[in-house]
Amino acid sequence: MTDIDGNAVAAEIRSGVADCVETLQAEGVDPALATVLMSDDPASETYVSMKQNDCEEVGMRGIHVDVDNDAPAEELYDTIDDLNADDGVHGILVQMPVVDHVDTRRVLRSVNPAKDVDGFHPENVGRLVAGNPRFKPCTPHGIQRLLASADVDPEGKEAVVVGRSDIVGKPMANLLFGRGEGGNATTTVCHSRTDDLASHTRRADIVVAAAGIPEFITADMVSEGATVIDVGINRIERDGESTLVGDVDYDEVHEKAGAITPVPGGVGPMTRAMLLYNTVKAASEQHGVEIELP
Ligand SMILES: Nc1nc(=O)c2c([nH]1)NC[C@@H]1CN(c3ccc(C(=O)N[C@@H](CCC(=O)O)C(=O)O)cc3)C=[N+]21
Repeated sequence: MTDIDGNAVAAEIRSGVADCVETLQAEGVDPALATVLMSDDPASETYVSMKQNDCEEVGMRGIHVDVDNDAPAEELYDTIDDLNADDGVHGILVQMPVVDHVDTRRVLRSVNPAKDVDGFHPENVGRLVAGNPRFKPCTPHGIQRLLASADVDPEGKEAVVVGRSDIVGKPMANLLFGRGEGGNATTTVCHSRTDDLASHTRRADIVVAAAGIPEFITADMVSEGATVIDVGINRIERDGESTLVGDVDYDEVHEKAGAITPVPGGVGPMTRAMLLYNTVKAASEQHGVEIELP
């Protein structure tokens, strides 16, 4: 029924981040986010430029490094080393996926954990799982904020995460069942190979759809009044036109759900806002300057 407005909540976060940028700058710290792109995925360039625009909006320095897709993998590893060594760079994001001849795991463990604003470094993954996160991964963190904005407290509720990716499904489940604000849910992780998926999702008060399959979650799979969070961003052809759809069949499900996130304008803008959040947090911690995070 109710749309959860990701653009509006993200704008509030950005405004709070802009205040943090000012505080840091007044203390002589000019927070900076570096994005690195070595990818042949057509959407990646758009996403990276959106992230750079976001930096500009909050008054943060944005640095972008393009590594030639045909360059040897070493060039990407060297780029990361240089950014790690640069005290003027506080956050580093290597856009995923990287080209095939690069070892993704090596990339993830190469980023200095203190600058790992994605939260993908094994040390930061370990800290999240241990219940002591340094950087909460941007998409699941953004989803926690969206739930709070809709006055949905997961505590004691049944949450079902559909999808088990390292970027969304796994950290989302950890945050939902973990202790603390936005957690304490009874959490089930399902995926595309779950038998009788609908029997699980129908029991859920909160469904997080992150399987990467267009319109996978249909109305018969959700209970009346459930909160439905759509993480999918799928570009498909429909009626001869290219359109963006989520992992949820929105037209069907929004009649039945209590609250639902649209695509676009739901989770996506929040992912980008929490990246800015993590970057000012990184700058604050690297320089020992206190800020009031939004
Ligand atoms: N190291 C790394 N970190 C990431 O966070 C990361 C990544 N790699 N690789 C790809 C995915 C994807 N992702 C998106 C974030 C925001 C939107 C977004 O803002 N979408 C808008 C508009 C989308 C459009 O119009 O195409 C919306 O949903 O409203 C989309 C996609 C971050 N990712």
